[in-house]
Amino acid sequence: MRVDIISIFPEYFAPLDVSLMGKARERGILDIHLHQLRDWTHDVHKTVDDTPYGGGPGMVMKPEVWGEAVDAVIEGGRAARGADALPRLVVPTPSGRPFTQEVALEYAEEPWLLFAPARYEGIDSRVVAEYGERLRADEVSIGDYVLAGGEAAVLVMVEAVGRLLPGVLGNARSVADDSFAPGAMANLLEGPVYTKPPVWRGHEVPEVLLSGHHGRIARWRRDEALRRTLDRRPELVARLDRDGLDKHDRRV
Ligand SMILES: COc1ccc2nc(C(=O)O)sc2c1
Repeated sequence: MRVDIISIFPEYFAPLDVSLMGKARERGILDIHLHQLRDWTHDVHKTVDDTPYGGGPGMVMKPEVWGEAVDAVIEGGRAARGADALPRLVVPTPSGRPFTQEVALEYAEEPWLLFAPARYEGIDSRVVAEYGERLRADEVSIGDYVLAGGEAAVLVMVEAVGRLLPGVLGNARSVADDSFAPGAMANLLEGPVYTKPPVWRGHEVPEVLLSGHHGRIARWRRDEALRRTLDRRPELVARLDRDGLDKHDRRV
């Protein structure tokens, strides 16, 4: 997967050089290209923003600069991926549709993502309109809070998507057992996890996990996932369709 990120703070993405994402890049599974938005300005101050039409607080990012940057990055990617290749454009914004595990799985199927994190009050809305005419352009939010800019959201999304790519996680089952993963764990939070020692400061590991009885362990884990979800995210349990709850679940 190719990932292009255009930002006025490309240094913000240094964390993508370490840990899982760093290894995925070294192994060629993830091909990340960072771009400084100000490289596409033409004034001495490298201006990327201006006052909002209609008045109001803050500044809006200029469409001309973003347009030149996105065009150039697409051309650059096409040199590597073919003359007709197009990325999926992802613009983080508090007003976007929720970024969920389902969206992460969808993005993990894309060969090329282009992230456009904004600062200030956001990017002139004509940019998404312009590119939405010829490629898939999404406005997404990672949560119901407002960040100082889209860069942190891009870091979150690149990690959530990157870890789903084949070969990135050592144990493929880890993805299947994720909270929110499709299948048996869909809409359920992961339950508690334990490792050695069996007793730590008087806290014992639940006996069932030491039993070696895989059926009982699987049942216990499901019960704990359901219990935790009911306690912390009751609205997710409502999403569990009738098939998602088995006869044992009703007693949790
Ligand atoms: C100005 O650009 C921003 C500002 C806040 C913000 N918050 C996001 C979120 O997903 O919560 S994306 C995003 C982009």
